[in-house]
Amino acid sequence: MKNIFKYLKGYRSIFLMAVLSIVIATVMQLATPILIKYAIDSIIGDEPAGNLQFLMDAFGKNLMSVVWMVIGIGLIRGVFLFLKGYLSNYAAEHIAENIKNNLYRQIQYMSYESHTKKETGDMIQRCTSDVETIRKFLGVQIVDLGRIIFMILLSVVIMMRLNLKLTIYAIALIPVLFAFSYIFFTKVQKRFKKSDEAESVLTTVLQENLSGVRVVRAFGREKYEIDKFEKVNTEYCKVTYRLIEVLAVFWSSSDLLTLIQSGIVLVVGSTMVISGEISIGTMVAFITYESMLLWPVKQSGRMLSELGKTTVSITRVEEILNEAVEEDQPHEVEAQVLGHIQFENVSFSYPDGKVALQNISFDLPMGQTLGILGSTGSGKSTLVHLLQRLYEYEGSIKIDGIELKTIKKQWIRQKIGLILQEPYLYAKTLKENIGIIRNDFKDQDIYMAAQTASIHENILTFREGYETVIGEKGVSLSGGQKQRIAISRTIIDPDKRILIFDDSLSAVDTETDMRIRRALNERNKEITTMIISHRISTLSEADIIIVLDDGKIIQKGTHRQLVEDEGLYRRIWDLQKMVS
Ligand SMILES: Nc1ncnc2c1ncn2[C@@H]1O[C@H](COP(=O)(O)OP(=O)(O)OP(=O)(O)O)[C@@H](O)[C@H]1O
Repeated sequence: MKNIFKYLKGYRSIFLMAVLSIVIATVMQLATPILIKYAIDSIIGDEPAGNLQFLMDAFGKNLMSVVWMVIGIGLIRGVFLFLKGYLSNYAAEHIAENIKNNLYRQIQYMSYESHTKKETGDMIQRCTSDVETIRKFLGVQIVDLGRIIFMILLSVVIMMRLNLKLTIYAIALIPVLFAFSYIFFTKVQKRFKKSDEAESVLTTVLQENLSGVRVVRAFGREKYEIDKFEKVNTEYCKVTYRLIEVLAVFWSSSDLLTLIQSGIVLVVGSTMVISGEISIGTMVAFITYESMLLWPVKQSGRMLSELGKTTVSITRVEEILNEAVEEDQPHEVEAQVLGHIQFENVSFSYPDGKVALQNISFDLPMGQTLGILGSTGSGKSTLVHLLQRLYEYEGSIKIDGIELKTIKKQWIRQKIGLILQEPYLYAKTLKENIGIIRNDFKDQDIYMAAQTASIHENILTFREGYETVIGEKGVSLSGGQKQRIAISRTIIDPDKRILIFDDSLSAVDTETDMRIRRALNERNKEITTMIISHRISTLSEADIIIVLDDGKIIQKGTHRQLVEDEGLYRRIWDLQKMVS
């Protein structure tokens, strides 16, 4: 509950006005049975008007005056109900907007390690349906809480003033109903959590299937995917059904209890009317108040269950909001980056204990190229991740003599252009994709970058040229074309002092690969480059080449030196020569 109130910050006065509106609307609702009692007992009958004598003095025994008053009260109630709905929903919408913005901001700055542990579907679920649950609770339920408390208190006070004995009978089962609601609340919370979790698994399966549609088709995995989806869907259905079962038991049992409670008032009230203890008007007013009282008591159960659901959603949202973010430390600086990279005895293990790099040392002067060769899982990508400060390392990495740990993360990443083997492209035009990092690139900049990446001529062959919209993740482009668009969008940025090709030339043919590397070299000789590749021809012109095996450097040198050594490099070279 404390957490929920935290979210009201900034909108408390609006919520207060909404609560005030609902209180006025409730007072209007509670006034109606008194008027009806007055009409039955004092206008139709001859009982004294009591507190309502002023109405008798003003309008006499006029039934129509009561009708107009009831209509007037109804109208005022309607206006305040509208105000309540408008105000609370206005505040709830804005609160939900703020939560979503905060979540999105948090996701942007969350550490890379946290990202790798999360499932996309679950994250989407937390940012959408969980926020929606919170919004609904704030927009509808929270103000109703004020209404429920006020309605119960006021109707009991009025009933007590009408007749104390009948009031005791009228509230006899209320504690049972409350207790029942409380037990239900504790039971339902776990089931809501299970249902929420099952829904997020379902979203993840769907999201993975849609993202991996190519793989599914290529491996003929449709049947497997359908079975997988059906399994999680059945599980979701099962846990939701269990939730519905509890809900159904609650609603029908609480209906039974309220029916018994109304029956008690009816039987005891009628006996009291017959014995002349109360008037018919009092009896009618009691029945009306009883129904007004039972509704909020029953609602309190629903309120509690919604509160349970909202608490789960808030916990899920807060789990993301409380994740560690990458923050600049006071000792970190925006150092000048020219591109001289030095690794000295760098070692790194992943949080799960997997040793990925051991004692890596090399010196790469500004403007030179480092080639990295190594088998799958030998630590090539990890090395690049360390340079981008995605993880903390042991040993020393220096950029232009400054320890990498003392350079701001955002800053160093701006200076490093990383091109991945399977780049993510946006469902936008080719031009927008190439110029995605800034809005102020001129057409000429975009064409030049595309020319360097050897994709310009290709783009011109498309019917819409640079305006061609590519499908989600660039489905309509070939692997090599996607890689070259990714190269263009990285090299267009004049701020990049270091370029890293993480196997990102793998899908282009050897000739184009060479053309791209030559064009890059001509474009800017001062850029330091790191090329990860399994193809020796891609690495052969590098100034230094390192060969990684199981996280260690096993060979280092130029192409010329390495082909003369008996070693892994030479063996791969011989193999690739034979194949080509
Ligand atoms: N997030 C992670 N958590 C734990 N272990 C990881 C993680 N990422 C990679 N690894 C492990 O670290 C080792 C090095 O991985 P890395 O991705 O650097 O290899 P690689 O040489 O780039 O391989 P490839 O050529 O297949 O891309 C591998 O054994 C891999 O399983």
